[in-house]
Amino acid sequence: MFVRSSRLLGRKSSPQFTRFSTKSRGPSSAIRFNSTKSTSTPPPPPPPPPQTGSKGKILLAIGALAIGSTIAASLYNKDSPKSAVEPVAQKGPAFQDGKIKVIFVLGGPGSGKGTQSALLVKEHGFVHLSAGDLLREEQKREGSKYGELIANYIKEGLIVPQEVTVALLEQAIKESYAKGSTKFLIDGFPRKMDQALTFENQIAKSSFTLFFECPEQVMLKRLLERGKTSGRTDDNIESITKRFRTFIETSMPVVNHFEEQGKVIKVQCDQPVDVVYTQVKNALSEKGVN
Ligand SMILES: Nc1ncnc2c1ncn2[C@@H]1O[C@H](COP(=O)(O)OP(=O)(O)OP(=O)(O)O)[C@@H](O)[C@H]1O
Ligand SMILES: O=c1ccn([C@@H]2O[C@H](COP(=O)(O)O)[C@@H](O)[C@H]2O)c(=O)[nH]1
Repeated sequence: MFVRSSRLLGRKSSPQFTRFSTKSRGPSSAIRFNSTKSTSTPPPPPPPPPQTGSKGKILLAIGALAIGSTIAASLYNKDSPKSAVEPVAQKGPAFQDGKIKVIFVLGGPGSGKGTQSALLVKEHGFVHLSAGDLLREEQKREGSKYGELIANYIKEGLIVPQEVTVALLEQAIKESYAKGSTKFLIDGFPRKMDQALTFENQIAKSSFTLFFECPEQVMLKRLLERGKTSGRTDDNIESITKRFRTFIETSMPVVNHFEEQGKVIKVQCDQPVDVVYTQVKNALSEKGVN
């Protein structure tokens, strides 16, 4: 099963998260959660788009804080006992004791994460959740409070504030779990240390990370080729350069963090798709995933 998109994070007209639905490659489904009427002050305005320069960085930081408090307020409204995600003094991740298996798939932009994940879905029955796809879907969703923000972060090759991405992933995982799925490939996430820590504290510990190593020149060539038809706003040389930089500066520390825990399997990706896939399958089988 491949879940590409999730609707979440409320509508422009409502400060509350009242409606959630998920589209999948299979029959589409919509899940309605309990609606909560807001009695509290309206949330802060949407954060400003990313900008360069120190003023831009300050605005970005304020934006990230604002988005965090907006989402936290929506999710953890004490007056709403029926809120979609209950306010919990959580003692550990929502999914403990191996209830679900989570494999992170990391690698530079264009290293082939999506391609290999799609193959694994076919043969191993994983649910494939691409954080980038979830964000793009939320960006396009009519009425999304965060559409503009997501669009700007993606074009700038920056990491969207974790609250948005973790909430999208959590919702998608819960929806799939409710339908009986327990094996998840989380593609392109976590891209930043805060995401890694929040996900593992709040949702589930990862079993391990598949890390796709690929020379930048190879990734660049692939992305420029993909850009001819993808319609992605970040498959152009300007955005790709920024994405490479973010990958090195912000995402590699996550890989290093899991490597220190002995939880990274490296795959060399500068090879034909089927050769890479053989490596991936061997790696999984070494970890007892068949
Ligand atoms: N082993 C490979 N050899 C040649 N081309 C490949 C290989 N793997 C993927 N590609 C192509 O490279 C492009 C990028 O692949 P893919 O979308 O899987 O990468 P990704 O890591 O998911 O990228 P992003 O993070 O930007 O979404 C696609 O057009 C894909 O068809
Ligand atoms: O956890 C995440 C994952 C992705 N993003 C943003 O999306 C784009 C595209 O991601 P792909 O995985 O290449 O589809 C990425 O450059 C980030 O801007 C994110 O913010 N957080």
